[in-house]
Amino acid sequence: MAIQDCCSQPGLRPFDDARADMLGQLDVVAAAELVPLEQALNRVLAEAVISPLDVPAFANSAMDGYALRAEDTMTGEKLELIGTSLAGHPFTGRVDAGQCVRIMTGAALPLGADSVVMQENCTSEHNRVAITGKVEPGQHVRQAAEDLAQGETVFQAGMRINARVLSVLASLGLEQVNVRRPLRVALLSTGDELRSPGDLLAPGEIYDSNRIGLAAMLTRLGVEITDYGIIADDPELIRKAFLKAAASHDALITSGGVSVGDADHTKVVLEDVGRIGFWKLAIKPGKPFAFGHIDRCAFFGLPGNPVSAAVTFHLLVRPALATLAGERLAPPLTLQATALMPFKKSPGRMDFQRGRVERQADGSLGVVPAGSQSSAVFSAMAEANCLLHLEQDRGPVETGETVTLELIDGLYW
Ligand SMILES: Nc1nc2c(c(=O)[nH]1)N[C@H]1C(S)=C(S)[C@@H](COP(=O)(O)OP(=O)(O)OC[C@H]3O[C@@H](n4cnc5c(N)ncnc54)[C@H](O)[C@@H]3O)O[C@H]1N2
Ligand code: MOO
Repeated sequence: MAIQDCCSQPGLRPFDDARADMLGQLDVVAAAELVPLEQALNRVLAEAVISPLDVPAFANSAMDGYALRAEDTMTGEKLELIGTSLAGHPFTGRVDAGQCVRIMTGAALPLGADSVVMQENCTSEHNRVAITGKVEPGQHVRQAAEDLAQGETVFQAGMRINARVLSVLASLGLEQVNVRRPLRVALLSTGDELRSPGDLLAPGEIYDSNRIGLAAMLTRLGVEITDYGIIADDPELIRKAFLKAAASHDALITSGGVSVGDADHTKVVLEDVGRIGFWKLAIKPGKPFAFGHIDRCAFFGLPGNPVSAAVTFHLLVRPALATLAGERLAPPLTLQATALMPFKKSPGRMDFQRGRVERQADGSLGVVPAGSQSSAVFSAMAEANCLLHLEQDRGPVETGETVTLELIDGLYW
């Protein structure tokens, strides 16, 4: 019989169920605003973008060479060169039978021409051009609207604007774009033991590493952060900080104090000043994660253990912020890999172990643990390039088994 996870308890909420419940309790809160394209990076589209024009707006050449009628090349006769079409300076005449026009990449295809021959396949002398080889009608021509057609929906509302999206918006000639305002997120750490990097540590104290890591992830997500620093393990101070932050933010993210210790006040204060959506999930790391609201402000109580804080941010806070921001977030792309070493696992909680996945000599993907799986050992998190998704009820992973994972390299963390 499989050994039950020592730290799980009956009644812990399964991950998928809790996540869906949480997202169901959240609405879009970020209002729409028009911003210049230069300020639109990382913002979320508030409405669909419909193309105001054809891209490209005119048929043009994909090569430097000669524009001509494909049928005129069947006989092998030389063609009469009648002009030049440069990018930005179209040839204004017409290509008739037996004629051609010198053309550069991006230049408009002259009227009458239907194809382009690259100059490497042509010889030109005294305004007579000889073509070698066969010419297919339409070759090396970029047709009008080949990329996007006027009236076409280019992006749906909810798209996050990255550098690629930004370039497409610019190709449509848009000067401004209708986006959601950035979310306002308050961040704080709780714990008497916490000091800021640079401070001297007294016995029993540690550096606050969660807040700077969480702030970095939030920055990459384009939110406006208010940093409330470190709050001592004093219910009254925590209460005041929660109420102050909740009054002017869309979301409040805390770390620490959500478990059941004598100095764990976060969840108790949340119950007092707001309402709890849920607390305690069947996940590892991150079991005591708390979700709720203080008035209209969404509340995310991350566990203090650094790995638990980072992983629950990714699994739960990231999709929640997407909902608040009106962003359509695709589920993480998961891959299958072969375990090259055993992974310890007890039934009871879904386990997001930190791994390093690499391409093997035979082309397959192999994964090993990225180091200690303790939720207090963050250095392994920094080594990891993937999170394994190990099902709640399964036991250990043997070498050679296929496991599911998601890549974390290149994300906001
Ligand atoms: N009797 C039980 N004890 C614990 C349980 C349980 O179910 N029953 N759950 C364990 C699990 S799982 C976790 S995760 C932790 C979470 O505890 P808290 O959220 O209450 O966090 P703290 O006790 O405040 O801190 C835990 C750990 O993390 C360090 N920490 C806290 N904040 C920071 C920070 N900002 N930067 C770096 N490190 C931080 C803190 O010093 C502690 O070592 O509870 C277990 N206990
Ligand atoms: O198992 Mo706790 O959930 O993150 O250390």
